[in-house]
Amino acid sequence: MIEAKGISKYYTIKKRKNFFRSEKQIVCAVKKLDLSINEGEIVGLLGLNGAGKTTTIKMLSTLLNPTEGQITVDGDDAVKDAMKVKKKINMIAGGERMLYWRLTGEENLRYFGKLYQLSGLQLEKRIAYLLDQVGLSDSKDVPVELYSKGMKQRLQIARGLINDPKYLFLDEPTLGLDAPVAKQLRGLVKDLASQENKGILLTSHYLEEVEELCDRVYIIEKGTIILHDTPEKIIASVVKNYHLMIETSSLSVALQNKIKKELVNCTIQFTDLTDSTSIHIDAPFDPTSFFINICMNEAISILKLELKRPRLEDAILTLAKEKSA
Ligand SMILES: Nc1ncnc2c1ncn2[C@@H]1O[C@H](COP(=O)(O)OP(=O)(O)OP(=O)(O)O)[C@@H](O)[C@H]1O
Repeated sequence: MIEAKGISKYYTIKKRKNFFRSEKQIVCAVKKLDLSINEGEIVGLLGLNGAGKTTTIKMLSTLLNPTEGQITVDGDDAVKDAMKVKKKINMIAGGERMLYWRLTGEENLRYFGKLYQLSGLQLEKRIAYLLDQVGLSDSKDVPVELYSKGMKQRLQIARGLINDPKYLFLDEPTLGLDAPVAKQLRGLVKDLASQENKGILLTSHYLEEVEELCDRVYIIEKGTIILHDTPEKIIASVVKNYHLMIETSSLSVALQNKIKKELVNCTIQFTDLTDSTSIHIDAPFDPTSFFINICMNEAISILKLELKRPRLEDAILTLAKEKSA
């Protein structure tokens, strides 16, 4: 397990006071943050620009030392035992960084493998396995500069897996990819957690991706965690708005009144059509089962039913609105 306890990061920056003088200023990027990532689990880290995500990932991946607090990876201290910890982790960033474009896909993997002290048959076998896993075996001898964006990103994944890390940090892994390629990569990420038991920390601005992949999500703002839960619970705690559209065989006025009376705190609109009734409901909970029960008890047929449930994106937008109000 990766565990961060009370980690903070302060940067010292020089701020120009006038033409001749500048003064030191302390910027707090991360403040007393607690976070954990278990094996086989995908954990999301979300926040607006400047919230402290990159700083947190850099500390967890041993690229930066925390100013205070402690990070352990399977019990090993990420600062004191950094070399031991580095062998267990790796990072995959989106975009087109972290690859040598003049080298072929295979040469890139060989280069990065050697940085992890892998060599000989063990390294060659690992390279062949990873190229096959990401579907690049046929393009292994092609220079990376000739790869498409999707191919480069698949090679990034193979690079990040070269040391067979137990824990992976994914920073915007599907940035700028076409929808089908991004979908394929999401499948690969899911398999890494569920089949290879890797613990994954994911940052992404694509909230649908976070909702689909993550078991738990941390939302940070100004370097501190403001929410931590499963995506479902975060949505339920922030957004209280389900919209149900249902069309049934004609409802009597008496039944419409009964429904209105039972559904307190909901906005309901009935529209009588020729042979049916259309109902629109805004509710702080999912009202589907309530309507299905009523229709079954009263022998009413359901002709159409459409539920618009709130998404993680709605929750983040609501949170951002609350903060700026
Ligand atoms: N090297 C640095 N020196 C000084 N201040 C920094 C440095 N790196 C980050 N900061 C500041 O720390 C805060 C957090 O930055 P960080 O890059 O961790 O946020 P982020 O959530 O990753 O943002 P983004 O989504 O824009 O990448 C910001 O106020 C930023 O200006």
